[in-house]
Amino acid sequence: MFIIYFPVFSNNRAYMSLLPLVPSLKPFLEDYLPRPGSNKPFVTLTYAQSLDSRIAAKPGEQTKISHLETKTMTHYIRSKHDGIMVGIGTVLADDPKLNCRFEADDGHISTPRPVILDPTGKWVYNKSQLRSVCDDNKGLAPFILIDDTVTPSNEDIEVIEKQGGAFVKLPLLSSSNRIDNWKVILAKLFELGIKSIMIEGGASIINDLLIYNEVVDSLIITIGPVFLGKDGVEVSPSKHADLIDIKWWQGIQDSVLCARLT
Ligand SMILES: NC(=O)c1ccc[n+]([C@@H]2O[C@H](COP(=O)([O-])OP(=O)(O)OC[C@H]3O[C@@H](n4cnc5c(N)ncnc54)[C@H](O)[C@@H]3O)[C@@H](O)[C@H]2O)c1
Ligand SMILES: Nc1nc(=O)c(N)c(NC[C@H](O)[C@H](O)[C@H](O)COP(=O)(O)O)[nH]1
Repeated sequence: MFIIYFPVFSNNRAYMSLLPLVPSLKPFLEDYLPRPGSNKPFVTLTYAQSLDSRIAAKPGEQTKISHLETKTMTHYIRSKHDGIMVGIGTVLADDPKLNCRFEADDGHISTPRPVILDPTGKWVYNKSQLRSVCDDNKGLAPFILIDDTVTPSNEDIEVIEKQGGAFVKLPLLSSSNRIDNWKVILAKLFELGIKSIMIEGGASIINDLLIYNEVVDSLIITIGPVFLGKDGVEVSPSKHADLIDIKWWQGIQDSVLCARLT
């Protein structure tokens, strides 16, 4: 786990926006959080969906689905992982911060390393919110996974390396099946010191991983009481997927499912 000690100021809006963690969530989540002892990163697949299994109202759009109390839960889960991964579709839609705003009881914030899956090198890092978050020392610089054939801009390489992140080249575009890439990706992340990773989406990654039980160790899904409709970004794997070790938690507004894939 990467530990960063942030000074906590009462006027720090980024941290003030989180509600306290509901105490029952800690024991509820405990069995689904990373455990040491494997030779690949522990993978937690986690996302928020509507009742009609949508994770955004439209492609390329960010949609708030979860309540503030489960937003705090998401940050608590982030604090338990070495890395947090999203795909380039999510980065372009959400311009995310991908840091951890959850403070442990002793005031420490344990923030994960952002990992962005961007095989064709679409992201302009310099102009992103994450770049500012890192400039302000409120998160770690990303590892950006690109195909071997992609050459990032000199400007992006310079900023990322100065901040402690990296472009990581992998053979991502040569495999005939995207699912085959996961073994390569996870082996590389393990080598880079990421022993646990929380994968937050988006839809294309979730749909692939829901049928890839060798990769996913835990599944944590927040369900918000809303229908986002047919234009929404759907989560639905290409084939039947069964779950085991199922547990439910109910909050003010959302329900949370913890499970494992069979
Ligand atoms: N509600 C939630 O919890 C949640 C979470 C994350 C994202 N989202 C939403 O999801 C939407 C984005 O989803 P999306 O499906 O368009 O994009 P995505 O984030 O899943 O990224 C897709 C891209 O990632 C790359 N990729 C995925 N799997 C790969 C693999 N195995 N190997 C190599 N490259 C791979 C490809 O370039 C692909 O085009 C946005 O609207 C975002 O707001 C919602
Ligand atoms: N838990 C949750 N509830 C939601 O309603 C929602 N839309 C997301 N979306 C997940 C997505 O991966 C990230 O939340 C965004 O990409 C923003 O990330 P930041 O908070 O800026 O770090 N996640």
